[in-house]
Amino acid sequence: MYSSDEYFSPSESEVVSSSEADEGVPLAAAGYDKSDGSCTTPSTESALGFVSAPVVPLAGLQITGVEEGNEYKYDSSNILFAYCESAIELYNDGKDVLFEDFGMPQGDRPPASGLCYLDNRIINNLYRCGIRTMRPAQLAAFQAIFFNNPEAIQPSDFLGISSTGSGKTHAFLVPVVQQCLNSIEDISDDEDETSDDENCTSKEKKRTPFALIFAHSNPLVDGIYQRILELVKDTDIIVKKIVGQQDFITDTNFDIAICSVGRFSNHFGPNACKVELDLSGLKYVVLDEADKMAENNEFYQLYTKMKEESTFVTMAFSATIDMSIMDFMDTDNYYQLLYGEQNAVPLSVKQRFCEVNSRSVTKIVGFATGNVRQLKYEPGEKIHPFDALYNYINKTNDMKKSKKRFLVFVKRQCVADFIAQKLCCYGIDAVSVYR
Ligand SMILES: Nc1ncnc2c1ncn2[C@@H]1O[C@H](COP(=O)(O)OP(=O)(O)OP(=O)(O)O)[C@@H](O)[C@H]1O
Repeated sequence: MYSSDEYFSPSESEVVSSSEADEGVPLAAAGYDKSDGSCTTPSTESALGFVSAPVVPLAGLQITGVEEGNEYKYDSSNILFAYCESAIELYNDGKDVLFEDFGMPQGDRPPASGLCYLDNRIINNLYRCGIRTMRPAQLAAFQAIFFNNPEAIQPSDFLGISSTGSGKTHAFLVPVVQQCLNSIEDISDDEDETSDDENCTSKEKKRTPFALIFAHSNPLVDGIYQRILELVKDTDIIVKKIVGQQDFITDTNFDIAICSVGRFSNHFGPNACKVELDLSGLKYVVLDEADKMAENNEFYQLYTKMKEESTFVTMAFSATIDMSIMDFMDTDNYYQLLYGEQNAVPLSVKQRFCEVNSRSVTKIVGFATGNVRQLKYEPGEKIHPFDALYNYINKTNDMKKSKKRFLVFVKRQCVADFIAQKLCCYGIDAVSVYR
């Protein structure tokens, strides 16, 4: 009888997961010294509590070098965040940096770091989603957006290269939502002074898009949309989804839209055939999985046209480095974060490799008789892919003494159907999922 251990020997490549992979990490920021270009590492002894951080123009300066340490943590001295002239001490004696450290003062309770950037509604909404500690990509994006030099003509672009699952989505959603909140509340303050209509809430006032977030597939757009809805709860921010298989939008009265390229081009650019977007007030364009967006020629043309119509900051996020992303960065004025190992599977994902022969014949038999078993493989004979999968599932469930869930990715829909049906036949509950 075949034993699956033969095929998953200890010598196989395996990246061990860390139980800490989902937790935030203690962070520190280093200050960039304008005079000699050196970077100062903050002392962990210095006290928290900077009310405002002096900023220097850092055109063209890249932030690099967040090295991944053991167990998803990293040494703070490896961080070169170069936004501020003097160090912002966030290390806090090794304790995690919380979103509320960036909060606005609540009553007589000022935020620990003295950095009053985040509206308490946003912090509460994050809290409801179980998100409290900040992750490196998030802190870096915050610094880029919030600590930008107020005297600079144009705020800097931001390129965040950070491993899968490191929290890139909130790294752009939180600062963009906060900036949007500032913007609509500024507008409504101005209008309140001039308006006769006191009953008109800021929700009812006409808007033009403040931020557009692009993703390359409809499910990604949906995912981001769900997360932003959680984040804007209790605020007046209007969010739209501009995506295929949905109605065309009927007006441009919104603040933030999550867009797929095809449907967006129905509202903007040479193919516009529906309500045309007014992008004159656009302030942020975010590219999620920017490497994929960079492959899309249609998007590049739309982006170029957007640049002609408005002046906005581009934030691009990706887990992999691809030089074509640079087409979307203002290379004279951008910040870059590199965090974790690029172009690699995250530490929290275990990898096992098994050599298979898809031309061989399966040796799992007994469906008709109900006596399911596997016939013996000859030494050196490569296993059939279905047998490898079947064995792996059974072996894992036996080891864990419970039924685990597995995701199996294949290229074609018919293969997904076939594998799911076959697994069901052999007593493993399975469904095929596709669009
Ligand atoms: N600061 C945080 N604390 C705890 N959980 C967080 C934090 N930030 C994000 N998360 C959660 O971590 C998970 C992964 O985040 P997210 O999907 O944003 O990662 P990602 O870097 O965008 O991954 P991908 O490269 O796959 O798009 C999500 O469930 C998210 O809610």
